[in-house]
Amino acid sequence: MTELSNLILDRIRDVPDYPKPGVLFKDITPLLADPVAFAAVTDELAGMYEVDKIVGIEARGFILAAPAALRAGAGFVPVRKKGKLPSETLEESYDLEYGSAVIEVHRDAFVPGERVLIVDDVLATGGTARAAVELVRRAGADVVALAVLMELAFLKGRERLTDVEVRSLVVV
Ligand SMILES: O=P(O)(O)OC[C@H]1O[C@H](OP(=O)(O)OP(=O)(O)O)[C@H](O)[C@@H]1O
Ligand SMILES: Nc1ncnc2[nH]cnc12
Repeated sequence: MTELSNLILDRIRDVPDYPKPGVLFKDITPLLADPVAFAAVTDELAGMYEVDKIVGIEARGFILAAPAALRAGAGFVPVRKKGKLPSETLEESYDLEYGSAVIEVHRDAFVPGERVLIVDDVLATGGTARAAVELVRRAGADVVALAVLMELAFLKGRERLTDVEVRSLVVV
């Protein structure tokens, strides 16, 4: 176990039965409130790959992806829940651990072939990440990897992402 993974595990709070009975919610707000932990995580994400753009998935993905993009000297691209992006979009529907949703990206968010890292906080069932990978590819970019702060291995999200490099800072 590395120092960074110990720090992350120490700063993520388990909240039982949120947002639904039976879900153990991984709350990253204690980590975000600690400037040392927050900087360590965003530095780690920023240093993983040479990319043109870092994509963040609304909403918690934004919090990690935007500072990582700045630190990496990459552009930031938001993947948003349906209805929030103002220009022409591509969309994907998906199921996640506790519901279902539709996400979108601007059609012109990438120059064709741009190298992209997708960032989110939690990989659970992989529904969200799968949809984000599809969207970014449909928009013409090259998905170099998906990086998450925490992977919930028992939900087997990785099995839906066998065609993508997946990096998790911690696996539980
Ligand atoms: O692997 P999955 O089962 O798809 O779940 C993972 C997703 O669920 C959470 O997002 P949520 O939709 O709750 O949005 P939020 O970031 O706005 O809280 C989390 O931030 C991931 O995006
Ligand atoms: N258990 C969980 N905790 C936090 N975010 C999640 N997204 C999907 N499942 C989650």
